[in-house]
Amino acid sequence: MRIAVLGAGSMGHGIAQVSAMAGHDVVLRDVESEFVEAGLAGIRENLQGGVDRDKVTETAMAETLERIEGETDLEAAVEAAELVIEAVPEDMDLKKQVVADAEAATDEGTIIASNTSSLSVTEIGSALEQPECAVGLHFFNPPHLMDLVEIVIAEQTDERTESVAIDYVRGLGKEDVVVRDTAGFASSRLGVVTGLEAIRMVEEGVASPADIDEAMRIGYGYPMGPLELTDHVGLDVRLHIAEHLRSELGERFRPPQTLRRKVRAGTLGKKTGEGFYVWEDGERVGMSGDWAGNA
Ligand SMILES: NC(=O)c1ccc[n+]([C@@H]2O[C@H](COP(=O)([O-])OP(=O)(O)OC[C@H]3O[C@@H](n4cnc5c(N)ncnc54)[C@H](O)[C@@H]3O)[C@@H](O)[C@H]2O)c1
Repeated sequence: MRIAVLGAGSMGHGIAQVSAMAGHDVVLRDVESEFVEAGLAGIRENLQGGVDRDKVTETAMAETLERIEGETDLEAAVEAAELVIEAVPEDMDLKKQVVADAEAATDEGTIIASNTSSLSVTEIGSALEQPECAVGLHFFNPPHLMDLVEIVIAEQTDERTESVAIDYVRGLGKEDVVVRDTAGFASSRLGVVTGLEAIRMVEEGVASPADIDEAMRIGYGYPMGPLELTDHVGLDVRLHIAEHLRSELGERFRPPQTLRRKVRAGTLGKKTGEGFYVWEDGERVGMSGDWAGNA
């Protein structure tokens, strides 16, 4: 299939990579050539990492890179595409504009997918002349390592679009779950609940962040505890999502005061060196606040 990926940032370049690895011809489009180049460099780096770890052969790397073209011109990027996947910043007006412009430059029937993590795919699709071709493809970060893709079915998505989306995701060798277009889909909604409750438990002094995380890691088989994950995602990002879910789904998503306080203080997690843990050179070296000094 010919696929256009719009936005060459964190997600877009990864989506382009996994698509090309599955044998699709991919055009990766961004607004400036330096962003396109950065995306292509990211793909080369990911593939080289795979080669170094014996996960990807030199031949597969070369063939994958051959299937990906960089582009800044929208019309050239989406021309003849059967599937367009937008991965531009999380802004409703921008996404509506991007999908409408893409649709106008493609053939009738081209599937237009959004990688939004929280916005309504139904609303994004409302910007299309053929909203039945809209679908959500919620990849996880980083796309080349994460196995799950949520397929988000908007109010207008038709059966053909759904089945193309499912075939595409399975063809990537990923696992799909099909969810209705509701706030937080399946994964964020449950993930955020656990994260917020873990923060409330720290506030109430139930246990230290490390012990709460260990309980979920060892007791429930989570690959990473909810507080450590919050530090990875970014406390500001978590707060923003919680506020969105609260407005859509109710008070059970009310962000705890500790989360607001830490965001105001600029302790945003791993990226700033401190969240619920203290981080040095990307490694967890201790806990924050009242628990400081404990590993
Ligand atoms: N980062 C994550 O962990 C993650 C996970 C799942 C889903 N998402 C979703 O993926 C989308 C992209 O997120 P990201 O983290 O990759 O963002 P990012 O900021 O890393 O990349 C966005 C890219 O889009 C480009 N862009 C802006 N306007 C454009 C246009 N009109 N046409 C083409 N490109 C344009 C920007 O220049 C930038 O390179 C968002 O909707 C986000 O919610 C992100």
